[in-house]
Amino acid sequence: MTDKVNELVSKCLQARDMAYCPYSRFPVGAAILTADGAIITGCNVENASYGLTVCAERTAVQRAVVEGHRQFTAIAVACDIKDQFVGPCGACRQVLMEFGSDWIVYLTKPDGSYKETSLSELLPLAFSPAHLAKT
Ligand SMILES: O=c1ccn([C@H]2C[C@H](O)[C@@H](CO)O2)c(=O)[nH]1
Repeated sequence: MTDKVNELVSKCLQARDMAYCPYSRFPVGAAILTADGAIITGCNVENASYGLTVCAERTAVQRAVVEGHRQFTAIAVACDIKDQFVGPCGACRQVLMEFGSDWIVYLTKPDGSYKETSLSELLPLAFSPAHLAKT
């Protein structure tokens, strides 16, 4: 698993370098590990309207789904902040939750060091698809 985590972390940093962020100048990269071992990346893609900006994590999820993946193990995310580990925004946490609560999340610094956490820790008491089946 450590080799796979290193690959995931390195790919999320590479994806960050592809970010289209002329307005915020805040590049973000994400790399998703699928249950079958594939890695799908995403970066933030901004828009002049601002509100149509899509985060790196959601770009990666959408790409993964298009490529036929719906079962995920982990996601690594990185931005340019060097002195702290930065988590995904609330909207992205909810989008990840759509595909299960078992995600491992690697918060990655620019030097490749990372902190392991989980979606359950980042989004406690979450609303999830299972709730829709309970009414
Ligand atoms: O979890 C996050 C938080 C922010 N951003 C992007 C959106 C915007 O382009 C820039 C500044 O918010 O960072 C992400 O990609 N992921």
